[in-house]
Formats: sequence, C-alpha cells, structure tokens
Amino acid sequence: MSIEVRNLNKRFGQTVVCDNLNLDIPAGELVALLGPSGSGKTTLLRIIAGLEVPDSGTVLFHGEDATNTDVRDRQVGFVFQHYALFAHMTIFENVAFGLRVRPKATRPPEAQIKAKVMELLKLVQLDWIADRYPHQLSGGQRQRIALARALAVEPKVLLLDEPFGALDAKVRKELRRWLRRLHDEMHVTSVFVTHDQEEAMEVADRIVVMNHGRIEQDGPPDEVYDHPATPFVLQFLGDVNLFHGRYDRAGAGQGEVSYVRPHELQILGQPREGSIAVTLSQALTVGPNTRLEFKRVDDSSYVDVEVPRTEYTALRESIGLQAGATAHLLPRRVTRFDSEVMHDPAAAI
Ligand SMILES: Nc1ncnc2c1ncn2[C@@H]1O[C@H](COP(=O)(O)OP(=O)(O)OP(=O)(O)O)[C@@H](O)[C@H]1O
Repeated sequence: MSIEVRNLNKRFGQTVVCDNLNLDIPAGELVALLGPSGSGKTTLLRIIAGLEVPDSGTVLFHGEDATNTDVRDRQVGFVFQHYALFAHMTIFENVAFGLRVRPKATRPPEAQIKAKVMELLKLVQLDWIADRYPHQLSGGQRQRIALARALAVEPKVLLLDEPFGALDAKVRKELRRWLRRLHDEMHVTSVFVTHDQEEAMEVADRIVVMNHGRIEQDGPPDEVYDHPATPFVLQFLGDVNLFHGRYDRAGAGQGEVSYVRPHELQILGQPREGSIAVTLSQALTVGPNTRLEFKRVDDSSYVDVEVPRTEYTALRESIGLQAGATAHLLPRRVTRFDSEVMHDPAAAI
C-alpha cells in the first residue's frame, strides 16, 4: 500500500515538529526516515500510524484520505525500540496475540492461527524457541519476535521506530541485513526511523533526510550520498572537511565553503597545482583503514584524511610519511553549494 503525506504540519507548543511535509512512499518500498534527535522523525511516523493527529495536512493510504482513520483501522504493524513482549506469555502466544484478540467473526480458526504463527516464526528463523518466554531470549531475538508479532495481522504498512537502537553494534548489523532480506521476501511497505546514517544506507530503498521538521532530501541512498542537496545532508551522511573559501587558498572568498570527504583527498610527496601543504599530526589505524590528521601549514587548521591501511604503509616507505612530516593534499572531488543569489534567475541576468 502506498503512503502519501501532503502539506503536513504539527507543532508542540512553540516547537514546529513537522513543517509542511510532503512525501510519497510507493507500495512495497522500505524507506528510512533519517535525521538527528528532535528532527521530527518519530512524530511523522506516529502521524502516519494514526497515533498522533496533525494540526493540518493529510495522510493518504493507497490514494485514500486516512488522516482521520482510527489507528486500529489503518492496518499498520509496529516495532519500537523497546517493544515489550508480554512477559507471561510464550513466544508462540506473543505472536498469536493479534489474531486471538480479533472479534469472533474475523478470528481465524485455531489450526489456522497455529499454522500462521509457525510460518512467521520460521520466517524470523526462531521457530525453535516457540515455547520459551521473552526473558529467555536475547535482545536481538526479542526484536525479531516483535517483528513476527507485528506481521501476524498481515499489516499493509510496517512502521519501525529505531527497532535495533538498544542492541549492540554487531547484533544491529546482523539484524539490518536480516530485515533487508525479510523485506525483499515480504514487500510490505515499510517506514523505518533511524538516526544512524550507516543503518539507513544499508537497509533502505530510499532515504528521507529530516532536519528541524523539514525534509532536506529524499532519494536512493547512493544519490543522497553522492549528490547531497544541502550542506546539512552532506555533513549528516558522513565525515567531511570544511574549507572556508577555496580549499587551496586559506580564508579567500569569504562566504564560499568547499567540502571534501576524508577519503577523497590524495596524499602527495610534492606539491601540485591545487594542492595544499600540510604536516602530519597523527595517524590512527582502525580496522582496514588509517585515519590521518593533518595540520595546514598556512592557517594551522586540521584536515582529516582516510586511506586503506596498506596505502598508509606504502606512503611511509615512498614519501616518508610520519608524524611531523610535510605532505601535500589534493582533493579528488570537491562539493560546493551555490549561494542563494545564484539560485535566483533574476539575479543571474
Ligand atoms: N508529545 C509531545 N509533546 C511535546 N513535545 C513533543 C512531543 N513529542 C515530541 N515532542 C518534541 O518534538 C520534537 C521532535 O520530536 P521527535 O520525537 O519527533 O523527533 P525525532 O527526530 O524522532 O527524535 P529522536 O531521534 O530523539 O526520537 C522534539 O523537540 C520533541 O521534544
């Protein structure tokens, strides 16, 4: 089921949390709402769910206005960060819950409930713990059960609010991949809230980057990363060096800012046109990569560079790169954002 959000506004007191939002989520897509804390992701998700009422604007499900539809009639499934399973019920009963509480007229017969629950437990690869209780499960297993429980009622839309937020890094990573695979099998339209850019890039078909209640950009992960629409998106989606003025002329052209990602700087032994002179402050190897912190000779500001560990080893040999040594940095790619004036066609004439 597709979701459309039209001119959506929501305030809490003086705080504008949704600032005239417009968003199209095609049926079957997995979309990540990505943004810093307080940017309005959860509020937008809750409005889509029907748990929160907007001040104005509409939410359409499959082209039909659902803004005033009760949460129970929206056919949405939820998974939250701390989705408490019922502690006194077995895993089987937890997953069966949504089906058992249906009115008698629409409740499936017992044999069908059993088959459905076992099918879902197999899907989340936990059919072997059907008889256990929640406290006997790991955090990652509990979230998989929470997802099976949300899917039991065959929702048309699945809403996930930082579902792996409370888990450790390794488990999070496993669950992301697992969620992606699961989504490829099920194709339920899903909206996933996260403040973790890596998680959004890895899981989603499309990323909606939010900031101060506004959508800064909406597009496939590669597009958002490679062609950020605003400085905010560029900086939120990964580390970046900021050069005021042109990167190769410290302080020049005030107002203009150049952005270069740490892996997009080449390290040279000799100056070249457009390169900047630096000295190496420190090198830190993390896994397969080495992070180098350089200090500019002209204005003493810091520039971060990231290279594969093997390249760092080679540079130590070839140009004697070590703490205190001089080197030259040449960007492979520089991003600049036009000033407001340049966006104004009248001003360009
Ligand atoms: N029920 C509420 N009453 C008052 N203010 C609220 C309420 N819910 C959210 N807010 C405020 O609205 C803003 C946006 O909150 P929201 O939870 O939507 O952001 P978020 O991007 O999901 O952040 P986080 O990642 O921290 O959950 C915040 O400033 C928050 O304090």
